[in-house]
Amino acid sequence: MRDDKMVLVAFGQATVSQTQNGAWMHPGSDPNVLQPEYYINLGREVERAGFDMLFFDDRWAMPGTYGRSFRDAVRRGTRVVKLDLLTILGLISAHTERIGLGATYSTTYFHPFHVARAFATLDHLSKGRAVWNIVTSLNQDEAENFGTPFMEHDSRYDRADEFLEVVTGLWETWERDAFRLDRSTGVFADPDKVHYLDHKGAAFVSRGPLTVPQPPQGWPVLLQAGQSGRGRKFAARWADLIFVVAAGIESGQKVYREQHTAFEEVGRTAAPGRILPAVQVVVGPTEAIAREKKAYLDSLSDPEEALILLSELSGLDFSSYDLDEPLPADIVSRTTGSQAIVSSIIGKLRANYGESATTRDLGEMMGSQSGVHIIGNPQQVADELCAWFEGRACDGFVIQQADTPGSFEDFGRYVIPELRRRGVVDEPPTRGTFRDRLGLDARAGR
Ligand SMILES: Cc1cc2nc3c(=O)[nH]c(=O)nc-3n(C[C@H](O)[C@H](O)[C@H](O)COP(=O)(O)O)c2cc1C
Repeated sequence: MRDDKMVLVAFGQATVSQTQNGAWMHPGSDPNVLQPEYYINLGREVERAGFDMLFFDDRWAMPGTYGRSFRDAVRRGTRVVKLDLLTILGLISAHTERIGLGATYSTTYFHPFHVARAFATLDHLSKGRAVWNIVTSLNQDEAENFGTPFMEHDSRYDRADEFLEVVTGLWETWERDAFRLDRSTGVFADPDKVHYLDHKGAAFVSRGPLTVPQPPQGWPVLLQAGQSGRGRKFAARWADLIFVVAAGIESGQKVYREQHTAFEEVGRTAAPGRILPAVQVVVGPTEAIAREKKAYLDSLSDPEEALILLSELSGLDFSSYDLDEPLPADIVSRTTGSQAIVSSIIGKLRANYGESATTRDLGEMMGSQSGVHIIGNPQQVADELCAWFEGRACDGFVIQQADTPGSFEDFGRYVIPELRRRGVVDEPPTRGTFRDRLGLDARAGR
């Protein structure tokens, strides 16, 4: 039995779930997605359920690759509304006390000074609970919204490395004890402990100092989900938490070993980042009820919507392939977006539907069983999660939402008590910053 504990992250989207297509039509989904109460309630539910963290993903464009138009996506609500995450997390932080608060920001389209300041602010206002999901952004539509050419994959990561040097450097332009607010001496802050950064690099120039004192966590917690070789190398250098996709326990173990090799290569062996595969859980008091719930969720899903999402992720227009013809054999290498994720999806498709699987098969599979789905009663779900954890296929999980907040409520009601009983999850600690509570490496140097 391991002596560390599972990290549990609730994977949200602002506004509705696109990890389970059509879930916004489910009666367990709160329809008030443009109201503050929706997010306040979601944050409170996730905290009450016993998760360690609430995370929101993001993209900066509507899906427009499928049929080269946004119309199908808008009609179905396929990732077309994405509210600004730091505004939402500011709101949630005022109504929660313990959970980590994760937002996705891009190193390709933003400036490091802006990102350093935004997350330092959230870290202060949340008393040390800010988490940044670092993405390099993967599609053409986003580039068009920012008016820049779509950068090649590895050069996006080179830029991201420099971006992180600037952001973390800016967080340290204020030494930990520089901010005094000492009325007796009239010293607001110690000028000897505030510094220029003077960064001049290939992609960025930033003088500093930051206009926010050092965040309570030193560096807010860094999260990354790179799946390519270059992505794993980047994650090894920077990430405290790493999201991965793995089709099953064996592929999870392989990804886990590869990421640990990458940690060894950069010398981060004492407190390496924690590795968290994304899974969807449908749980009920009995297996039959859980299966009924899953069947109902699947009935809301539309195979074409899955193809819209996959077009966005891959950069390939799946509307241009005949629905009943086999997919091209070289479909993975045609991908301009995330090759690693598309390769895992196509691998699963061919394993289930054979080598001549069609576009229609792909849509159907993606609509109901993309990624890892764990369905069952509380004991069955806990058995599966523990097998991954004890088998060193992961250090915890990113639990993807379906109906919201219904699926997080179910996880808190049925699964977390069972995981506590088995000793792999503790009663949530309340003291210290989020970084301290997860036992993550202290990263700030001064
Ligand atoms: C659980 C999970 C969440 C992710 N969230 C986002 C996101 O919010 N925005 C985004 O642009 N990419 C997101 N990604 C994609 C990754 O950032 C990354 O681009 C992708 O995994 C491909 O990795 P690679 O660029 O190393 O090939 C996510 C990936 C995973 C596995």
